[in-house]
Amino acid sequence: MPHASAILAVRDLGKRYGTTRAVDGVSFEVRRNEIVGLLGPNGAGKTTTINMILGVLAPSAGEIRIEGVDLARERERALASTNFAAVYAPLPGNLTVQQNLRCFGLLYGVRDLAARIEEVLAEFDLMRFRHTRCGLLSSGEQTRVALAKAMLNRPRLLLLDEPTASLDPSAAQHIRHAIRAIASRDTLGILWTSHNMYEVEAVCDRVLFLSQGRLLLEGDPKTLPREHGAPSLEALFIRVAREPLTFAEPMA
Ligand SMILES: Nc1ncnc2c1ncn2[C@@H]1O[C@H](COP(=O)(O)OP(=O)(O)OP(=O)(O)O)[C@@H](O)[C@H]1O
Repeated sequence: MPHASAILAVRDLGKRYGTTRAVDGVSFEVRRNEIVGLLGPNGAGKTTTINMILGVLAPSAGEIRIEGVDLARERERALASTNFAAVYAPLPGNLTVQQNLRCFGLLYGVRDLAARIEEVLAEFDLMRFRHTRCGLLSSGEQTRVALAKAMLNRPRLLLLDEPTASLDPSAAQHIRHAIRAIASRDTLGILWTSHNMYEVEAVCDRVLFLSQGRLLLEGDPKTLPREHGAPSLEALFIRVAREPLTFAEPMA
């Protein structure tokens, strides 16, 4: 049974491409007010997992529940409380910030959209860019617009695929603070992928290590390295990536 505060519950999730098991029997939860890091080397199955949770890809096996709603059976209801931001999915660059927020707000069916747009513009410090075309903004500014768009429908589950990739350290820190503030204030859960272990340690309450489609380790990023005799999260990551079989015992 999922924990009572689980926003996302994934059970025995699998995805095959021919003979490739991109995701293989993965189970985990994301709870309210929690930021969970989804880690793993290139090709581990992170994007495939996220795309299944977003309903973009159909799983070959397993179950995904968002706030208890089965995604396979009640797709629209499950996805109504979900949103997503990723650097590889930029907003249309020929539309202004305000036009983009309006288009997505209409797509999501946001009530009192004009007022909600003002709220997210203020929250992500975007007032002065409202009439600027998104394509003209810097990477950091575009990330803030992507987050503003992702918060428009007040999601309970927020999926962030490398939200700070391509940002300078100062812009990345601003984004991390903004996301931490959202997670502690709103009753939402966040699933976050990143290859930056410093960032993961600073932001995530819990991490999941995927390798070759399987979930090998799970725990607190601050204590997990010590528990496995590694000097840092980065050193642990490298070990899990290079020697996955050492960690392949079934998890308790
Ligand atoms: N459409 C597809 N057809 C065949 N194989 C695929 C397809 N999509 C992904 N794969 C394979 O599934 C595995 C997992 O890929 P996925 O993109 O989920 O990894 P990832 O952890 O997100 O990697 P990265 O960190 O590089 O983004 C890889 O071996 C990849 O080659």
